[in-house]
Amino acid sequence: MNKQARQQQTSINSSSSSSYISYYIYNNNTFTTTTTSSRRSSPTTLSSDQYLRYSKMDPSSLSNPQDAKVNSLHLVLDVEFATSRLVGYVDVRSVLQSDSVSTLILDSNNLEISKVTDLENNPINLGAVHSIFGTPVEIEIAEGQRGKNKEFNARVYYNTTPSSVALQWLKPEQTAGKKHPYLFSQCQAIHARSLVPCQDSPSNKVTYSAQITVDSPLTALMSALSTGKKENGDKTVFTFEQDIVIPTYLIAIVVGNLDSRKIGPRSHVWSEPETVAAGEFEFANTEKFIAAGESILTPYIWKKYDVLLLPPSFPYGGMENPMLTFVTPTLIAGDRSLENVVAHEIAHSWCGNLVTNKYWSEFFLNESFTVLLERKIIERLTNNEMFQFESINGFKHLQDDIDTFGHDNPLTALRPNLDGIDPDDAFSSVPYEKGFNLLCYLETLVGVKDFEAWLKAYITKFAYQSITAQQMKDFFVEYFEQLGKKDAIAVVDWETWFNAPGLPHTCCKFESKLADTAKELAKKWISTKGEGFNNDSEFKQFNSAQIILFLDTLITETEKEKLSVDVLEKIDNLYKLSETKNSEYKNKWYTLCLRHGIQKIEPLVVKFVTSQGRMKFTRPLYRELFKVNKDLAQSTFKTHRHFYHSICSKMVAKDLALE
Ligand SMILES: CC/C=C\C/C=C\C[C@@H](O)/C=C/C=C/C=C\[C@@H](O)CCCC(=O)O
Ligand SMILES: [Zn+2]
Repeated sequence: MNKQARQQQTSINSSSSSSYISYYIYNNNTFTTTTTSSRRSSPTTLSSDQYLRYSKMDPSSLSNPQDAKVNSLHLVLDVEFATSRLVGYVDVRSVLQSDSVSTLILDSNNLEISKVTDLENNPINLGAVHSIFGTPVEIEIAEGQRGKNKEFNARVYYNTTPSSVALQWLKPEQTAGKKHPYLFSQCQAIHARSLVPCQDSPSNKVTYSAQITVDSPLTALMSALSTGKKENGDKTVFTFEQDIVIPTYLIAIVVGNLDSRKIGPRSHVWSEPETVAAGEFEFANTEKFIAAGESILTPYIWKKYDVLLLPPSFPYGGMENPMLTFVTPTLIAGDRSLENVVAHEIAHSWCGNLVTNKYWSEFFLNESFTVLLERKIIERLTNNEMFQFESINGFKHLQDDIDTFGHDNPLTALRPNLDGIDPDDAFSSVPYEKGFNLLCYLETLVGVKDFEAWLKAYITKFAYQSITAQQMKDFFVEYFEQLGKKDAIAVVDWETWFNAPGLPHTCCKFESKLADTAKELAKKWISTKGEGFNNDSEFKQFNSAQIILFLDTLITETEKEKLSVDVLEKIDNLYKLSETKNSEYKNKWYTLCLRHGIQKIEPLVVKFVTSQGRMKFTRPLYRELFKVNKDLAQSTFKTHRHFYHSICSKMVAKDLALE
């Protein structure tokens, strides 16, 4: 046997408690497998010492871009609906950062890795499993291949497993068309490692390309340009190219029976044929949003901006996957009233996708700038009133989340310590809204004109990079000192803004007459107990932000002194809230009713939380239901848990004390 023929590679069944290693022996162009339990000395669980050793740069990753920096990935994968697996390999190209580097470490989670090859026949060693961060894949670099600035390339053969968190596999009956299966991914924050072995840290940016084989007539799309489509028997092979560097959490894939409609010069909406017309109508303002973003910041660099309208279990409102934003169907209100989510995802084209948080603990760098730009885009297309109003509603959301987490909870700081913490557990509106308040505060200190010039300079300076909050702060201070505004910005207490838990210590004042009107109507209902209300004349003039604030005000203002069932029924009779199709109104109305013990709302709540899996709605509503009817909440979730994306079912299970 020559050297290549003796090639032995390992595969660890990491999901099994009694791990085994399969040795693949290459002979006569085939691989045979032998299994042993004696060759694996590493423990099955990563100790905290080992975790610290692996995660020394980024606490959310066990990989080592500081030693061997991965620059590109090439994925070659077959999409196997029958086994709910992606099967194939990834070519990983890295550059060694010093002479002493002897290992390339990738993140993986719930993957089965069968072998690693390179020209030098290097061995692979899978590390122990960490329950949150997965299994480090250590690839030894042969002595002859070591050396600063040398390229090191490896091919990792692997398959995903049904436990790969990034992926949700839908059966035909779970789709709108009921005929074809469907697959989609959600990689943010740390789930790309369950789709492909990679350095899954936002500190490291890569380009990627892919060749994806699917059953005909299904279509595959990725967060990349489509570069080809070839029929091959009963299969279709799609190729993709993303040549702009991105963090791995922006790798995305969808496979399904997909149709598209053009909605702008650089945009299509994609979805199952049954829903594409609704998407075409709802997201018709896409180009206006992109153009407004360009007028505020810099030219849009991502060549195209498509929107994918997903099946209802998609766990978020939207996900800013480059070139192909993923959105929930709960945005389909029929009147474009929830289109600000598209403006938000477009804003990520600059904030997050171009300038990226280096660590998840500084997620506010992505989200606060995005919320600010989203609101500036809406402002440019409407008026300042809408900017103010959305900021008021956002602050309410922040108050609710801080109440839920607890005002002293360290996770309510803008820069929480995420060592050993699952980013999904830390997720809240804090990075969005508290971060937005910081930026608004900074804007009031220096003035809108200069602040917007700084925003443009910030994006230009840090484009294509991953940065820290310290870099953002330093650039702000340096920029405004040079502009002669040293005194104006000297008052900023950065330490408190960044690290103190709870609500912002300095609050911006947002004012809107429309908001006042909505609050007044709610307060009038409370003070009069519904006396004198005979029609919906005031309510029917409200825009969606007003309806949300009206309901929010009823919720907060009746915390101590509840309304009677009769008053709530009168509100419902006049405003038809139980009949609404708008997901945001449902969320608020159902919360209000559950908090008032209106039992007849429970079937509607159950219907809503089992017909869509957007965590913004499912998590709080399950929690509310749990408070009033624990059995119903738990049994509903148990019956429907496989409907949800696994990120959502993981979080709801925790919320309902089922873990
Ligand atoms: C402070 C650090 C907290 C978290 C770290 C980062 C990511 C958290 C992870 O759970 C992923 C989040 C993905 C979010 C995607 C889209 C959101 O903007 C949607 C917001 C809610 C909604 O509208 O449904
Ligand atoms: Zn966002």
